[in-house]
Amino acid sequence: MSALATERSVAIQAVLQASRVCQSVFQHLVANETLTKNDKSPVTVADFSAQAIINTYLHKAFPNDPIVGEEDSKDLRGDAGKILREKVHSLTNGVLDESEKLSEDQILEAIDRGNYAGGAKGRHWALDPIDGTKGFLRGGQYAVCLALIVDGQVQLGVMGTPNLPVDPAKPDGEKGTLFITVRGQGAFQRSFSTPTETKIHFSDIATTEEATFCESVEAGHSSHGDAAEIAKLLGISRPSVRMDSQAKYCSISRGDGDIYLRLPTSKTYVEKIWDHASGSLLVTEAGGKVTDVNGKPLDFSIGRTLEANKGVVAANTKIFDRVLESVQKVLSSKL
Ligand SMILES: Nc1ncnc2c1ncn2[C@@H]1O[C@H](COP(=O)(O)OS(=O)(=O)O)[C@@H](OP(=O)(O)O)[C@H]1O
Ligand SMILES: [Mg+2]
Ligand SMILES: [Mg+2]
Ligand SMILES: [Mg+2]
Repeated sequence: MSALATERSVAIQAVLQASRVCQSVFQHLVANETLTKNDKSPVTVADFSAQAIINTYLHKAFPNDPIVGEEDSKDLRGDAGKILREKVHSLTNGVLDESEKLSEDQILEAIDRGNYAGGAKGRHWALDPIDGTKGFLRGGQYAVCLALIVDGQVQLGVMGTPNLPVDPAKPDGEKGTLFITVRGQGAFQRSFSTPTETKIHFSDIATTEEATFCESVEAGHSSHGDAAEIAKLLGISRPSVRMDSQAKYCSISRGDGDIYLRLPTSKTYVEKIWDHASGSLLVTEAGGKVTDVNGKPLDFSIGRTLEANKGVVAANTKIFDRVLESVQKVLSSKL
């Protein structure tokens, strides 16, 4: 059996079920079901349901594995959280089999199992139950992202992208793509509906002039102005593909675009490990390269954040050095 085979299959089942609950919540979603966290990012019923489901699957299969999850159950507790709690409860159970159904208390407990501090020793999971909450709310791209980190290094990543076409050449065809990677074993995709996996890899362009940027929709998450200057230096004339979420890592890994930049928009924002763990391994296993804007490898060993890093640069290996050089030229001119 290949390394991490059990972890791989449990992660696939967990991410698929969580992706299904997201799709179900979207269908039932009414605008006033969203609430605002103090970081102003919208958190939905789907965030909580997806985290409850994945943490339950992980706990059942690997009871000793700690989890670094984005959400906690604070907003679901007490009288203030009653309405939201009931919605999470019914929607979560709506996708689980009869034998898997959870009580309200079990849901809260499962969500809070994501409170681990992370670190450099042993193994833990990193979970973003929905990445791209804004994309989710506008019916755009979002991703359910799960990674296994061992001794500070990402070893496995599974990402569910319910709104990403299975075949990029058929944008109106079947949607719902799962991306799977294990260190040293390559990068794969499959549809939600069929288990057959296909190997994916970066496009084989050799010059930056042929490249396409895959960019954030939110200018507040990555500077669009800096990206435009970098594109000019690289001789890129093709329009950027704009999409929310870690689906950007998935897209470049299968050659839909070539470069993903996360250019710091503030001096104080620190990236979270769950926003980059699975995506960064997918990129390297698909033949790409990832560092921060200073050319340093992303360091997942510190805790819940990427405190030692600033921004992200991900690209096809052949053009990576030129991309990084241009990123640094543009950013250093701003200092
Ligand atoms: N200021 C700032 N800078 C950089 N990143 C930030 C910032 N604020 C939030 N976040 C994180 O961005 C995650 C969503 O990233 P996206 O790439 O989907 O953003 S975008 O909507 O496409 O612009 C989003 O993840 P989710 O909360 O899981 O959606 C946040 O963790
Ligand atoms: Mg968030
Ligand atoms: Mg996120
Ligand atoms: Mg999230």
